[in-house]
Amino acid sequence: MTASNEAEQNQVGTADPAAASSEGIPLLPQDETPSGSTELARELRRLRGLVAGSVYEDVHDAVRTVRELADHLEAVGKPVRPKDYGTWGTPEHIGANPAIGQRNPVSPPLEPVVFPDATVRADLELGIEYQGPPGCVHGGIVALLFDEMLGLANAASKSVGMTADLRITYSSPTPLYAPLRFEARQDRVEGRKIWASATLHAGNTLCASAEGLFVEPCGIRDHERSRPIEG
Ligand SMILES: CCCCCCCCCCCC(=O)SCCNC(=O)CCNC(=O)[C@H](O)C(C)(C)COP(=O)(O)OP(=O)(O)OC[C@H]1O[C@@H](n2cnc3c(N)ncnc32)[C@H](O)[C@@H]1OP(=O)(O)O
Repeated sequence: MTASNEAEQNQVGTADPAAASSEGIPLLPQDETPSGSTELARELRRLRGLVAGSVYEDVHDAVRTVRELADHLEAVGKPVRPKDYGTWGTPEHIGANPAIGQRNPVSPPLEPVVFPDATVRADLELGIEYQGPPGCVHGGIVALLFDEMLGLANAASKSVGMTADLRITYSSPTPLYAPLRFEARQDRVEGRKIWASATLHAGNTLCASAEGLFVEPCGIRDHERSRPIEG
């Protein structure tokens, strides 16, 4: 495989929907043997849940340990800045994403798969660190994940755009610690305008649905159409 082919393989959203099985195929590069920042982010996700979901009598030692860890990471890390990406959809770019980024402890992360009709699906459970009302997922988190799923559905259909309008109908509370399923698809494209829609179910219960209008930026190049555009 040439370097450019390899780089292309690693792009986000380049999975071929026609090759998808009934289970779908991963839309994002999978880190099968987590290491480095991915592994670190996994442990930090555990910490987020523990800190958000518990009270502790004495955390002085924990604070010192975490502060020392943060000081260490700050000293040894090499920052990855947006101007260094060169293009959208590279692992460096996507890794920081708050919905799908494997090295971002804030992301659940979503692990979307794509089907032959270019529908994008993600199954997940959300814990206490995503809570809004007691026992329920925060509505803003639902909006974040919808925005990402709609963007991914556009990417699966080889078009990208900035979110211009995002409408969400919350039909039923979204439970924490329950299997959730997002499904998104691109509906139509007119010039630079792209419409996409999505649903969120907990079992057979429709929790929320979304409709988004995306606008393709002027001057986008053909080879960038299967890559993400994010704010
Ligand atoms: C590969 C892996 C993937 C991975 C995929 C990852 C997905 C990531 C998803 C996250 C996406 C984001 O968070 S994006 C970040 C959040 N969004 C933003 O920050 C966008 C901020 N807004 C803007 O930058 C701008 O307003 C734009 C780009 C949306 C539009 O500006 P523009 O390019 O100058 O276009 P403009 O001429 O105004 O409008 C073009 C047409 O769209 C219509 N239009 C524009 N805005 C609206 C609107 N809000 N509601 C209705 N219609 C609108 C206009 O009427 C016009 O229609 P007509 O006259 O032609 O009929």
